[in-house]
Amino acid sequence: MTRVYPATGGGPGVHALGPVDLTLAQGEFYSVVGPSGCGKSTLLDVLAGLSAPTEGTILFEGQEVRGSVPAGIGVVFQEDATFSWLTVWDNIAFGLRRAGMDAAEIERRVSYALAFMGLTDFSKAYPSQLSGGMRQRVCIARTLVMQPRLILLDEPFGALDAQTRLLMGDELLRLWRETGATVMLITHALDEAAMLSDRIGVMSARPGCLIADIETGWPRERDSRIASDDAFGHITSKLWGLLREESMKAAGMAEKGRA
Ligand SMILES: Nc1ncnc2c1ncn2[C@@H]1O[C@H](COP(=O)(O)OP(=O)(O)OP(=O)(O)O)[C@@H](O)[C@H]1O
Repeated sequence: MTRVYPATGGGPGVHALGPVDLTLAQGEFYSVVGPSGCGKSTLLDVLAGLSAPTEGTILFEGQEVRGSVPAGIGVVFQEDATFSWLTVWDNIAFGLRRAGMDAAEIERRVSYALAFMGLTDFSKAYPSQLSGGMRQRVCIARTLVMQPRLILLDEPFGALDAQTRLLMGDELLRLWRETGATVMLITHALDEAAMLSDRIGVMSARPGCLIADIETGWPRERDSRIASDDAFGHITSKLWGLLREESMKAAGMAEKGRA
């Protein structure tokens, strides 16, 4: 599949992505790393149905993804996507209400998600009363209540401090294990990818193509403490070995762009 953003104002189009050929195994934790601007978010948008591929087709459970996010796929973005005028409870219930679910089932699912994400005591709070990490937990809870079978996350912890990122990584692993969902994480943090994933796709500089596929070999039961394992260092240095040149290419393109 490829994605070319059409030209605006007479300039050339932007070939952002591909060709990319990617299959996710059911229940795996897959991460994508790549240099700045290589097309990682574009890949996620195309897979989610938020942006149409220029060439090729996206299939989710055998059905073509086209024009909208299919039921069964949940998306979490980096930016704080909470609704500031709604309480935590109402934020999490938002999608369920819109889907017309009955009140008892909404109550059940929201209560579960609040407890799962450690937010029960904050159910009546507004986003402005929460830390950045807690707001991102609200966003994950809002996705969780929809019971997605595929969760796509675009730099979900990018705005958080280093320790909160580690804890959120553990939360994400727990969610992945307990729901059995397939997870695809876009991240620029090589250690995050190495710590969380079963498999890591490495992208080239734009137009982003997958240039390597690395299996971490981690057990399903794991958490951020795996970073002290010898294999962790091997994986991160392998990733950087693959990415260094691509990152330099991407930086060089940025230099030219500024000239
Ligand atoms: N709507 C758009 N129209 C035109 N070009 C776009 C659009 N969205 C993204 N691009 C361009 O496509 C390329 C890939 O962008 P994308 O955001 O997918 O990269 P990324 O790897 O996620 O970047 P970052 O590492 O900065 O998060 C970039 O050159 C970007 O400027």
